[in-house]
Amino acid sequence: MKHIVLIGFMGAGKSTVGRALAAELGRELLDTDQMIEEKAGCRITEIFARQGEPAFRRLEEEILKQLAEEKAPAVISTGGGMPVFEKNRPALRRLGTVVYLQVKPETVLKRLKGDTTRPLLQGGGAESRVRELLAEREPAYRDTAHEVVPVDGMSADEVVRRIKELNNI
Ligand SMILES: Nc1ncnc2c1ncn2[C@@H]1O[C@H](COP(=O)(O)OP(=O)(O)O)[C@@H](O)[C@H]1O
Ligand SMILES: O=C(O)C1=C[C@@H](OP(=O)(O)O)[C@@H](O)[C@H](O)C1
Ligand SMILES: [Mg+2]
Repeated sequence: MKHIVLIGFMGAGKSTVGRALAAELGRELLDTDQMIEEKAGCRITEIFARQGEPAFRRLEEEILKQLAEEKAPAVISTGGGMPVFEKNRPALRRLGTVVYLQVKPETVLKRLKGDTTRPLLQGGGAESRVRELLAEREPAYRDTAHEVVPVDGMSADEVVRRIKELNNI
């Protein structure tokens, strides 16, 4: 059992790259945000609005437990906050090879301009929020990752190629 697990900040391309990588490898894509939406029967924005972020984090923890039962090697795209809780980090690493898609704040802002699906970046002051949150989370991402792939200026296909190269697949 060796999943490939993608971690990193919002907008790093975890979902997009995960989809492409899974298709290329003929594996299933498991996107934790999608799994949470299916389980909760509503969108992530609604979970944040109605129940708050702590409830969302509890759902993430449950999904992580569920993922530990997955037998067939898959590609797993996580939500950007998954490694923030320290106890999630070893659990993520046990799933397989953890690849940190590292992105600069400028790239995040460019990619997520006008996006309404990420509750943590709504309202004013998105620019400073992205910079602060990214700086705050960087140690957690590094602490969790087996491999780091800087993705700025790369297409999703280039990122897929880089991940395959790094893992000899
Ligand atoms: N390598 C890339 N180059 C340009 N745009 C990208 C790239 N990867 C993702 N995107 C775009 O950035 C946005 C966020 O991507 P997404 O895969 O949802 O990121 P994440 O899951 O890490 O939050 C989407 O609009 C997606 O099409
Ligand atoms: O960084 C975060 O805390 C979050 C990232 C989102 O996923 P993406 O990283 O796929 O955008 C989603 O899980 C939720 O909005 C919270
Ligand atoms: Mg995503």
